[in-house]
Amino acid sequence: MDPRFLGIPELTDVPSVAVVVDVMRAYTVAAWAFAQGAEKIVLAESLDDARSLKARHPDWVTLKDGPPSPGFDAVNSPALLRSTDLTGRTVVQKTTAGTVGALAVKDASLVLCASFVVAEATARVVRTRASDDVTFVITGEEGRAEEDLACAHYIARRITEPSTDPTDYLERAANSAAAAELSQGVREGSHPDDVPLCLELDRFPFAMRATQEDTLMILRPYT
Ligand SMILES: O=C(O)[C@H](CS(=O)(=O)O)OP(=O)(O)O
Ligand SMILES: [Mg+2]
Repeated sequence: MDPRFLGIPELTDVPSVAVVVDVMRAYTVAAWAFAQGAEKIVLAESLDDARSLKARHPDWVTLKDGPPSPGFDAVNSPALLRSTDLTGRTVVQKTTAGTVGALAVKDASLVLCASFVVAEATARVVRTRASDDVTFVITGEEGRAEEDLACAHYIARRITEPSTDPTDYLERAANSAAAAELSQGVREGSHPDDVPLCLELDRFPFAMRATQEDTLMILRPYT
């Protein structure tokens, strides 16, 4: 396997297998939503799309990054979401980086959304697929977000070397600009436990696969 690591602006072709990485915080939050019972997550194209989905489906749970906002039920924080019962619910998620990255590769034959909390499960799916054409989408900072690069490098290595030591990769993420912003409360809609929760390696046993269903991009747990 010869993986590519590309930022969203660098995606010029349709990858075969795409692993979309957002450690802080979209795909840590998504994993927590499934752990809290959510049935599926709609990855919304825009804030307006999220609001109109909510208008058509009042029981759906809308979630966005940034501060609490009218029309949205939750913020993009794993710590704030972990006590919410989402049993059987549909979540609509719109964030600055993570959801945009998945929508940018929606025509790939396999789209996995990943973070450290689902690292081994994600690596296992790609390993089983045995594809040479694997593109990691580094969603943050136009492909330069250190927490996303560290997680992508770790998953890529773990695909072929399951016993890879995670220590250095987790340390890179812990020292990233995003971790500093979250720890210092610079990012609105956050909680002091967000960074530790984003660094919990293999917290969950499932991967997360996004597929197109009708006109929507839907994320579901995948094993
Ligand atoms: O909610 C987050 O941490 C970020 C916000 S931003 O990219 O720093 O503006 O969104 P995400 O898409 O989860 O990276
Ligand atoms: Mg991010």
